Amino acid sequence: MITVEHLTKRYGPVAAVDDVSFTVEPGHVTGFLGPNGAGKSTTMRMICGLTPATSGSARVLGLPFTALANPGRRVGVLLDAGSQHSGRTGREVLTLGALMTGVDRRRIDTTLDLVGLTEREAARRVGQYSLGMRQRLGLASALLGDPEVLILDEPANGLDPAGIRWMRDLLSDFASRGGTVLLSSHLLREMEAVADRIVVIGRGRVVAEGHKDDLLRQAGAFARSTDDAALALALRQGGVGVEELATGGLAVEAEPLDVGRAAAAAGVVLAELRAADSRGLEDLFLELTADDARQQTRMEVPA
Ligand SMILES: Nc1ncnc2c1ncn2[C@@H]1O[C@H](COP(=O)(O)OP(=O)(O)OP(=O)(O)O)[C@@H](O)[C@H]1O
Repeated sequence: MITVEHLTKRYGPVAAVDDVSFTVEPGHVTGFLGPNGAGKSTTMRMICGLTPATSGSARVLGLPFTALANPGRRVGVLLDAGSQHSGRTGREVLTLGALMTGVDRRRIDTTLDLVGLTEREAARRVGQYSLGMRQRLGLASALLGDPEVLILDEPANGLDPAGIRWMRDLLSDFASRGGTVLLSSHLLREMEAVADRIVVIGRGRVVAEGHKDDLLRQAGAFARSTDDAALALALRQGGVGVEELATGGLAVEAEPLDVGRAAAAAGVVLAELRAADSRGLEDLFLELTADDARQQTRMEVPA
């Protein structure tokens, strides 16, 4: 369990993190989602005791991170995969980690296996690693102490789609065994694939929090019918916002059930009706973080 209460970080007149409160429950993968500069890394660094808070507090497993005895055995942290010593081999990095935390060295092979780094890759210097391999090694370091909590800043950076799926399975499995996972990303699709709960941050403030499915529900519905114009008219007459999509179909600001009812009342035959996909969530995300000038550009969503 991670508890963040009224956490604030000011750099001069700038509030990088502004009165942020949320909890990260065991048994779930919680995504910390926000555009560049929203305050994700600063919040995570404060949770881990690496950046002092201006005010507010953060607790991990009931204590401030710095008050945990041998935190490496209880909390796995990956904040910057790029900062690993480039002159050491992957195995050396893990061996040092094991020595520092008192972990049985046999755990190194188990962990390498867990993150999918081969014997040969582990014998190479980190300086020769791709970004994806560094992320895997960073995850291995985080998992080495068999922790109860994982705090991961942009762990999917540099992973290919198969790597993202692998990470989703690994983190879901960790959470299903009662683990607590907090991971950040500025990529909505990535977050959608990996997290089941989401905390959205924009300009240093939490702007939405909840189960991914509930957030998706708020994002509306997609409908395609035999007469989209008639359906759009019926919905608008009922006070519901509708956008006729260039690619066909309607993006509707209502739940699928309400769209179905409106279609039935208007005598329109539905060909497709579902909760909005990530496009809907993306729109919601942009709306929630729209205050941020950086969000004049669209959120980065890979094709
Ligand atoms: N040491 C610092 N000194 C001054 N300003 C800082 C410092 N660290 C962060 N900031 C500012 O705080 C804000 C939040 O930064 P932070 O790195 O936490 O965002 P982020 O959500 O992690 O972004 P990204 O997705 O780009 O990593 C930004 O405006 C950043 O410029």
